[in-house]
Amino acid sequence: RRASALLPRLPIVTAPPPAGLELLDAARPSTRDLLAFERDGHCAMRGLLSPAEAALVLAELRAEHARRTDEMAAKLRADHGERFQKREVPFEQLFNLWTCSAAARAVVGSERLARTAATLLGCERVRLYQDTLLVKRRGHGATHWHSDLHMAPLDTNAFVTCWLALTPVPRQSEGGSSLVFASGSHRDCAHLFWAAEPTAPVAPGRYSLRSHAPHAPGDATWHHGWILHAAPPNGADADRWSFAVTFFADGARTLSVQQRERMDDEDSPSYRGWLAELEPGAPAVHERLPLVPRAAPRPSAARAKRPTRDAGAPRANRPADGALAHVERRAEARRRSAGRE
Ligand SMILES: O=C(O)CCC(=O)C(=O)O
Ligand SMILES: [Fe+2]
Repeated sequence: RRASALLPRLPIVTAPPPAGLELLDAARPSTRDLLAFERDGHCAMRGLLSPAEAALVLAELRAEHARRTDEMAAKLRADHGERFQKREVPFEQLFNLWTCSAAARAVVGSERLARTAATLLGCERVRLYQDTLLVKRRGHGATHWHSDLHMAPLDTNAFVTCWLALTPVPRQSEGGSSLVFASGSHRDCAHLFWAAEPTAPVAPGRYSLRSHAPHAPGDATWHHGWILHAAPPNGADADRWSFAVTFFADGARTLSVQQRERMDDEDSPSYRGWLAELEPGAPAVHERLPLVPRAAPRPSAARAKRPTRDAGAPRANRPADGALAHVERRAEARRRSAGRE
């Protein structure tokens, strides 16, 4: 269903964040974001990365992608045969670039993303589950309906993905291929419990289908691990580059061997390395599932004094600093527009 590519297991990079990608502040989801995430299973955060930050990430990931073109093509051909030539696949995909790219590592371990993930999940601390570079070329096919937790070997509900647009994504009516969410499906226990095929194409009328397009580079959507989502074929006149980063609340256990028989193993290239090194059912604790945000020296004494029990809580009273001014402005605009409704 989803194209995937195997990333060879390399030593994890330890380089500090490249200049311009420090991403030191959490994005502080508004009450409206928190409520939308809880009720609908998804929310949008425009400008989570500034245009300059998004451009830096895109340049680094393009370089990483170029280094792995042959490897990825071989995997796509193996999975999809001739359909690969005809661009009938959903996308080209690389997993866990954070292990080899300092830029990817800067993003996945950042306060900006990881602290926001903890806030959305309502937990103290998150671990990184995976990152994914998704290149949906012009003419690539649909991303079919699925829910991410069906493809993850973790026994948890606290699992969230930040999907970052790195290139502009037009509205669907203009051929754009943003994610489409079946609102509320993440807490549709009746569907999960009764449906013979819980990830089969969504029954008409059961959910309201929602996209947050158009997106500018740096815009993000966040979606819950159980939510059903898909994306239409890329009918726009440019390739769509996006970077998806997934977190889970620290404390989850891995699935037992019996439970794993019921999961979809399509994403196994992402997790089989660390999973093989843990006992089935053991806590999901591994160097490839690091606690994030990464420990970083605080740039000022004021930050150093921030009590740790506040970790994960929205910090509505923190002043904006220069690097984050655009996030502040957009958060303020969101709060104002929420107040008008
Ligand atoms: O980008 C896409 O088309 C699919 C991404 C996705 O399913 C995800 O990030 O969970
Ligand atoms: Fe997904």
